[in-house]
Amino acid sequence: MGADRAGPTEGTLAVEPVKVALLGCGVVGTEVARLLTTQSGELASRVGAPLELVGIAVRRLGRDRDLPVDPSLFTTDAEELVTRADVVVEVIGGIEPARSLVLRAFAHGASVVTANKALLAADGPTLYEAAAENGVDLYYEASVAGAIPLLRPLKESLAGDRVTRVLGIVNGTTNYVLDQMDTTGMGFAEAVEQAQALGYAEADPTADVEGFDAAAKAAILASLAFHTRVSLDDVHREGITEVSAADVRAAQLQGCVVKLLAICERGVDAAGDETVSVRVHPAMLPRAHQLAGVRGAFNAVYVEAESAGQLMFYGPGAGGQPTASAVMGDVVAVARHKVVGGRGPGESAYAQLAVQPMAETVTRYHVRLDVADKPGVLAQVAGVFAQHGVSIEAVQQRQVTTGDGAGRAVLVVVTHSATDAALAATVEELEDLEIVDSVAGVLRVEGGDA
Ligand SMILES: NC(=O)C1=CN([C@@H]2O[C@H](COP(=O)(O)OP(=O)(O)OC[C@H]3O[C@@H](n4cnc5c(N)ncnc54)[C@H](O)[C@@H]3O)[C@@H](O)[C@H]2O)C=CC1
Ligand SMILES: N[C@@H](CC=O)C(=O)O
Ligand code: NA
Repeated sequence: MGADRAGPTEGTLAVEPVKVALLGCGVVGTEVARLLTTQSGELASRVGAPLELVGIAVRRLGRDRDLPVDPSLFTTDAEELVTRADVVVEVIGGIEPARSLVLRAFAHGASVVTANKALLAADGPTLYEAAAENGVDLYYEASVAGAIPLLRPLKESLAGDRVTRVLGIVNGTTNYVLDQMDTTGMGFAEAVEQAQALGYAEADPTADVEGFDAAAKAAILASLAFHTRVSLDDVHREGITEVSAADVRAAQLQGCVVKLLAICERGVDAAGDETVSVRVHPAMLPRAHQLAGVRGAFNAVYVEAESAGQLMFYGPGAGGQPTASAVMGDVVAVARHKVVGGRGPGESAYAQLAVQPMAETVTRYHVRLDVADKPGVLAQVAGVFAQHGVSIEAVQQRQVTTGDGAGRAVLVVVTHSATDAALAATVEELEDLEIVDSVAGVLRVEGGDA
């Protein structure tokens, strides 16, 4: 970390400091505390007043934290701490006590900066309303795609445009795991352990690998993009725990890579009313697609808007330092409001579009079947797809050598666009066919048009 530099406008600073309380001193909190301390001169110049760190709430005192801060700032009494701050930075994570502490901070007139997507996706509207009632800010840039400036561009820069689609990789841990499986052949468990050690994973990595973290982020993105309240329960969620080494190899054979995608897009229901579709699931992407080249814990998000066209946001999506960068950007913004008055834009949920059921969502599929290798098999399988109105784009067959000498084969069917309901019904019927040993893998195929 570089030495602190005094800013150019130091002589014009407000005399009263803006008091900042930090809740949580883990992976992200440690880096926030470091930046608040080591960059205080420049931060003061940008805010127009000094930022005074008035306390750091931790679970246990007495740990050696290797931080250049006065040890007397550490406290286990977060409830008391939030009552004496102008700006509260919440990086504890989880729902409680984070939620109560944020509401308590608002009630005492403090603005809040949080990285907590789980809390925002679970109970965002309560928090936005409480912030508005108390005339304070709630900023959360770090909650989606770590360091990447994405939420403020959606909320402010694109406020005059009409966003039609947001498609991206928004979880660093799962991208790291899938990337390791693809490029080194590493096992799932070992890759998750590495992501934890690097500070990318949530306190409980289940939130990452089961897709909860990405789903929370998708809910936040869809809410902002479509001016509609979307909560975690509205998001169709599938994680990467079912993605096998065989799936990764099958994707490689197709010239594809498997990624966990968050997809938020406008649609239209049977009555012609506009809807939004919000989903998180693993999908095959052609290697030539820009998202396919996103490696390690990096994130990348496409935003498509009617006038702007296609925009791409790319950068570090996890880790202490990158996330602290986004937190600090918000701290400077809300602290400025404390100095000059006013608040930033609050929640915009005027559109209130209905959320489309996953069964109606349309995409392409890659279906891998273990079948008997004998005449008529292909026709029988194709017949089941046809019966459910799922049109086939390509079929590949590979013979498999078995110990018992029985003729078996792997059949790969790639479909044209079909609804999730039609594909599910097709798979169910395929599983009942005598000539099908198993439906070995089903992956959605995305990225034909981006
Ligand atoms: N690590 C990352 O890459 C990113 C994390 N985030 C979010 O940032 C938040 C923090 O994440 P991390 O720093 O990675 O987690 P962490 O688990 O490393 O840190 C959380 C800290 O809060 C402390 N804590 C828990 N309950 C407390 C309480 N009642 N009072 C005071 N301290 C308490 C824990 O002891 C721990 O040190 C979470 O909401 C997470 O989702 C967001 C973007 C990226
Ligand atoms: N656990 C998250 C951290 C950032 O939000 C991830 O892996 O992306
Ligand atoms: Na961000």
